[in-house]
Amino acid sequence: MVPVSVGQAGNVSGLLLSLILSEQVQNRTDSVDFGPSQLWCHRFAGLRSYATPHSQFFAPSEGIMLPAGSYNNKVAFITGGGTGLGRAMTGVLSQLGAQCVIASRKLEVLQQTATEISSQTGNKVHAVQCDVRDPQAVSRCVDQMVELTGLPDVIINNAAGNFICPSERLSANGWKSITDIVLNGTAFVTLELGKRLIQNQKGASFLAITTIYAESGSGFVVPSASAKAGVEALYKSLAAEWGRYGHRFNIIQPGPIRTKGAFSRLDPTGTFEKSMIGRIPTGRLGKPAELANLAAYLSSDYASWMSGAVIRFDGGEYVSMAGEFNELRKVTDDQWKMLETMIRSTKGS
Ligand SMILES: CCC/C=C/C=C/C(=O)SCCNC(=O)CCNC(=O)[C@H](O)C(C)(C)COP(=O)(O)OP(=O)(O)OC[C@H]1O[C@@H](n2cnc3c(N)ncnc32)[C@H](O)[C@@H]1OP(=O)(O)O
Ligand SMILES: NC(=O)C1=CN([C@@H]2O[C@H](COP(=O)(O)OP(=O)(O)OC[C@H]3O[C@@H](n4cnc5c(N)ncnc54)[C@H](OP(=O)(O)O)[C@@H]3O)[C@@H](O)[C@H]2O)C=CC1
Repeated sequence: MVPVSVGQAGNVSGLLLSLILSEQVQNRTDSVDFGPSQLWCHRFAGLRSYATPHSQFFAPSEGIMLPAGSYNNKVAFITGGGTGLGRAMTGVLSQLGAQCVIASRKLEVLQQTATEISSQTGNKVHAVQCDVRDPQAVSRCVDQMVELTGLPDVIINNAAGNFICPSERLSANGWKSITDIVLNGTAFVTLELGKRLIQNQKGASFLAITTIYAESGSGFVVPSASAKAGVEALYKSLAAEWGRYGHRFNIIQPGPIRTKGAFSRLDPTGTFEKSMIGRIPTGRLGKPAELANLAAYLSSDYASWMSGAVIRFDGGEYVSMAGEFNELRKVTDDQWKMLETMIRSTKGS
């Protein structure tokens, strides 16, 4: 495990070469020092994972946070619950006593997740096929859920689609495919369930999973940024309008958390991960279990006074990217001495 420095290719034209080079180095080393930024790449059973030394201060706690039974007699509906973060949230809610209904397009994936989670927790997880882009399919899915469990207490709008793409390469259908899943899908699920809950005089907690760039916008994921911003406007608006019916609406904006669905579409070569981690003050990616604990809290009765909240959950990445002078983290002590001398020696303006 000898550290190998590979941080030399500094110019844009060297990008491809450095991609290939870092791939080759990663293929033959266990631990790679990326030079001044002090990023480390570990290989565990073929999985690549970077972290900074200071991430030791921010070790994740992945155990379940809420008391056992916090979700007894509750029903939770989670879109995209078969994979990634949706699966992690379903696992935690189920472990806490909820009966869960997970919905997405791929029934086999849902069924496998449902079987695995319910065999671990002893609580029922139901799999319902549903393409959230189709309002009639959403309505049929809710009919099915009513038969299985009754109306839910907790709704988590987590399903999404995304891919990196320069906007000049984006087709109208590419735009539509993302915005239909993210914005229209969330709206169809929320309106269908909201109306039925209101008719039945039953309150519920709605949670939407957006992302940090819903606030800032971001190039190269423009349909996703636009749709997630729309979801946030939808949820903040309904928090104001539907409190009178017993509904709460909250939002989590996650930063990068490794899932196959996200990383295969946003970082297909695996190269951007190290620059992401380099700008995260806590020095590591988030963990699905950490996000799931936050979602479980926000959707629980412990958070009954919480509505209209937007929780950024990103290890500090957003503020780190935003501050004009944050790059000065890279300045060494000796360089600071020099800079301070220069500044102090300035006379007048
Ligand atoms: C790091 C911190 C911030 C992270 C934020 C993360 C946010 C996320 O949302 S991650 C979630 C990622 N998960 C997924 O995307 C899962 C679901 N995704 C999919 O199913 C697909 O990727 C897709 C969204 C494309 C939908 O699949 P579908 O089968 O319905 O669509 P297609 O027929 O394949 O494509 C529809 C049109 O989009 C064009 N397209 C697809 N991929 C690309 C691409 N990589 N680049 C450019 N265009 C693409 C495709 O060509 C179709 O358009 P057209 O050819 O004009 O018909
Ligand atoms: N991982 C990360 O770093 C981050 C993730 N997020 C957000 O977290 C959420 C989960 O993402 P993640 O777990 O990483 O990725 P996944 O790809 O694993 O999750 C996306 C889920 O959405 C479902 N889905 C996609 N299209 C539809 C559709 N038309 N109808 C119903 N379900 C659909 C997919 O299931 P199926 O294919 O079966 O339909 C899949 O289960 C998303 O909202 C994403 O934007 C936000 C910031 C960072």
